[in-house]
Amino acid sequence: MDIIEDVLCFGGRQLRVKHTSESCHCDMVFSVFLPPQAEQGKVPVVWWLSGLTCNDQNFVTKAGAQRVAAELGVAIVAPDTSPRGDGVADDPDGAWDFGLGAGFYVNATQAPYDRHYRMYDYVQAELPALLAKRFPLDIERQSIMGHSMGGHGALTLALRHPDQYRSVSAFAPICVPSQVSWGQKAFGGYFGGDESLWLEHDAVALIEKSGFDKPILVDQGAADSFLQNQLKPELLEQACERAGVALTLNQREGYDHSYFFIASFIEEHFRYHGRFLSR
Ligand SMILES: N[C@@H](CCC(=O)N[C@@H](CS)C(=O)NCC(=O)O)C(=O)O
Repeated sequence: MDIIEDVLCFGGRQLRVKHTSESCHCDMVFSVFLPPQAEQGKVPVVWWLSGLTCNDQNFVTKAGAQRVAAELGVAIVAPDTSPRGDGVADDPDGAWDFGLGAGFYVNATQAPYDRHYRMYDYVQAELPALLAKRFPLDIERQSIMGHSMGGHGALTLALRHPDQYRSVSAFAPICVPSQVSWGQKAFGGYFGGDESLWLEHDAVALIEKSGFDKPILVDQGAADSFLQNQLKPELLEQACERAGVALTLNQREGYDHSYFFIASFIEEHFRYHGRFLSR
């Protein structure tokens, strides 16, 4: 494991780390922000899962979350969005919505993606274990959030591991991947035609099947160009209503899909998670 960047930020350390991933069978880079409180003892962790085309840096450089994380004393871990490197299969046409930068936080079962595209295991199991060993993090206190494809990742991981994550939130999540073209392309490529696997990674299907005993916080820009075709928060809202899940869906007039939207509301999400993460 190599620390390839170490920069002071709001009294904490913004690190970039390169390591060889056992899950993904390749070198991976992730970012971790350690708040000043990490000098004194272990701090809780908020996971940030990014969207299509991102790597570990988009959130770190654009969301402006370090100030509130430093105040609250929480670490932020931002993984990459896919495996990378020579020999990692990409979309056959080099498209931006599948393959590199678009791992969808699943373990692929279909060749040629099944060897490296194991982002689910990487985020849910491998990284927490590595982080607990190498950094002053209290891995018993984790919360998870993400954007777009990463919002899908955050919701599905939290729904499938309710004991691992104390709270979950999302910005503009892909709520029903099995019913929209981004998700259908990804799941078709990573899982093939086995629809039962698709539904295990679909937030709405998971809520319909098993409910959820925690609240969910979602912010959605009303001027997001992907809102109607790819994100469909209204289906999440209906599923939560039917299942009795406490969803707070903040519709933000005029905001788009970008990090300008995320930066505008990130503090609220951190304060929300902070309440679940304080002892
Ligand atoms: N690929 C399209 C859109 C991709 C996109 O909007 N990606 C979102 C996540 S779904 C993102 O966070 N992009 C990186 C950024 O804004 O820093 C483009 O680049 O125009």
